[in-house]
Amino acid sequence: MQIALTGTPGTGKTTVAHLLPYRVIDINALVREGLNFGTDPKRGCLEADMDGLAERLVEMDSDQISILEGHFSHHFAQWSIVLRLAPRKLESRLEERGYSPEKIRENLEAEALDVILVEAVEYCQRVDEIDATGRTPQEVADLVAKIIEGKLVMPPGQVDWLEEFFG
Ligand SMILES: Nc1ncnc2c1ncn2[C@@H]1O[C@H](COP(=O)(O)OP(=O)(O)OP(=O)(O)O)[C@@H](O)[C@H]1O
Repeated sequence: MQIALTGTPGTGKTTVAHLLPYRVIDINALVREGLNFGTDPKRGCLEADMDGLAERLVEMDSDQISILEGHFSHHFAQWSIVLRLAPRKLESRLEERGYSPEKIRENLEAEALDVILVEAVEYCQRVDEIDATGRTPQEVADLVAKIIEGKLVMPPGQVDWLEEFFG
């Protein structure tokens, strides 16, 4: 069984995934290792081979729980857990990474407008949403673990960044 841990870049997916007692499948690593069509000239990043990824993930699936980690992992799972982060926090994390102002703006807008959450709701049968703002990675991982163990449900609709971002 594969469960997606998704969210806008910088929300903490990689950090949290590796605190969980499950196998982690890094979708971006699969793309870098060959499941791509080369660099997209407009975006300057690798264009993922979505069909190839879907096939590879079916091959990798088993009865054991695996976490699909990456900002488009929700395309490949029936169940997604979406990490959210207040845009002001996300901005400082992306600045620390040295992202360009355009790339920061694009990601902040996507977070403010719930882009990944909305996609996850569209693609997946079940979606949980965790606001990671003000929580340590371990606190977020504990919530993810409780959700996966069936002890907690965190339905979408808990955050609204519109006022903070556009207000
Ligand atoms: N809950 C948290 N509190 C404070 N810092 C955090 C938290 N979660 C992650 N970070 C830090 O934020 C940065 C981004 O985290 P991480 O790389 O896990 O994000 P990501 O969502 O996997 O990003 P990407 O999609 O680009 O891989 C890292 O420096 C990490 O240490």
